[in-house]
Amino acid sequence: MKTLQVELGDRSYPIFIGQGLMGNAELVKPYVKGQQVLIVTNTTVAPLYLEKCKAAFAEFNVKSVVLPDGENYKTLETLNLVFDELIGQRFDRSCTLVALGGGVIGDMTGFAAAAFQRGVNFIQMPTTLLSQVDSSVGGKTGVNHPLGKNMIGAFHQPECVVIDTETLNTLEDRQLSAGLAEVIKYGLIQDPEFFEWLEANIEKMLNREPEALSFAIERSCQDKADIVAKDEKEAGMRALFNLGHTFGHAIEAGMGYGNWLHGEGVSAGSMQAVYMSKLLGNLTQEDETRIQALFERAKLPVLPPSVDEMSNDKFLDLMAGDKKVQAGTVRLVLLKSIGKAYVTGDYPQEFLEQTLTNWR
Ligand SMILES: NC(=O)c1ccc[n+]([C@@H]2O[C@H](COP(=O)([O-])OP(=O)(O)OC[C@H]3O[C@@H](n4cnc5c(N)ncnc54)[C@H](O)[C@@H]3O)[C@@H](O)[C@H]2O)c1
Ligand SMILES: O=C(O)C(=O)C[C@@H](O)[C@H](O)[C@H](O)COP(=O)(O)O
Ligand SMILES: [Zn+2]
Repeated sequence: MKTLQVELGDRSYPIFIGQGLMGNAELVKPYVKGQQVLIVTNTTVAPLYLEKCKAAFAEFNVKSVVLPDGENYKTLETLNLVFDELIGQRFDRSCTLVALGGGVIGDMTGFAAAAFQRGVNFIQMPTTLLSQVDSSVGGKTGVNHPLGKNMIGAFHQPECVVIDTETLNTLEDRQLSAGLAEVIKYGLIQDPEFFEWLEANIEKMLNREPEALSFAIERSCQDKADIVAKDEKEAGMRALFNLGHTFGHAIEAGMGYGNWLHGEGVSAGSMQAVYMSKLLGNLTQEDETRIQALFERAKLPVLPPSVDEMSNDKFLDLMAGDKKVQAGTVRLVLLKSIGKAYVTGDYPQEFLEQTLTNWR
């Protein structure tokens, strides 16, 4: 088992990474406050892992709630099912929630924990590659609104993150690829060495070779933890994790939540950011080809929906609601080079329009 630490003063927490960690009662015990534990999961993950997860909390009063599965259920309405359980079963302020599932379950459980009685503890047990490399770390929690992704939420850090890499054995190939989009993102924004490692090892990851997956999960979590420690609430550099997301979130909302996976939106959206970075003279054609090749090898889409499926006006309208917008300016994460990203609202509008028109 490998242990990393997210350094946030008295709210610092460990990330445990290893095979078969899910049922480990001794590992999680120190992070359970009080006696009441509510495991939040969904209809896909429950039959696979709920009993195993429950076993780790057997010495507590453990209950569970099973939500419908899917990005289209990441809503305030679904969140009420968690509050119904917490309030109906008389959970008190000293309870602990456990998020057992992918990023949707993690984001919703974290938000429920942030809001229930103005804040209770929670533990992240991520079971998808995407949630293991990204969403379980850093404390961004929330739900979607029809007009925008993650529009309603809170920063609320977990007590610990338990990454059982064995859970990846049951994950569908398309979901594994979606997770790779966020992995590649770390290489692009801040870690050129990792980008090169991915170029050499991406097929090993698709083949689920345990050493390759473990290395990439550890490196991703470390890269994320480093920036979160410096900028917990996205006052500055944390926004770099949004590479491809202003475009990608527009794709997810515009095409109907769940039709494009989050990671697929990030992949196509990152290529839109790459194209625009090339228009600005930051990246060369060779860089663009190299980045595109890696996303394609990871079996991810590199082009956004066609103009017929999603017009430029629809893109621009959805992008105008992005959380990074300042005084009406859509700020984008762009690349200076492979491994170096920056946030800017200072670009010619026609470059954005050319990107939306030409990179299709
Ligand atoms: N909070 C953050 O920092 C952050 C970061 C990145 C993404 N996100 C959010 O995360 C969400 C995407 O997360 P995701 O990609 O994990 O999607 P997801 O949670 O929808 O999970 C993908 C699918 O895999 C299933 N699944 C989960 N674990 C499984 C397993 N071990 N075996 C088989 N099936 C399994 C799920 O039930 C679901 O059908 C989006 O809502 C995105 O906005 C949040
Ligand atoms: O942790 C962060 O910060 C991120 O931006 C990680 C992203 O991968 C993630 O999709 C996040 O939810 C997007 O942030 P948002 O603030 O645009 O919703
Ligand atoms: Zn993301």
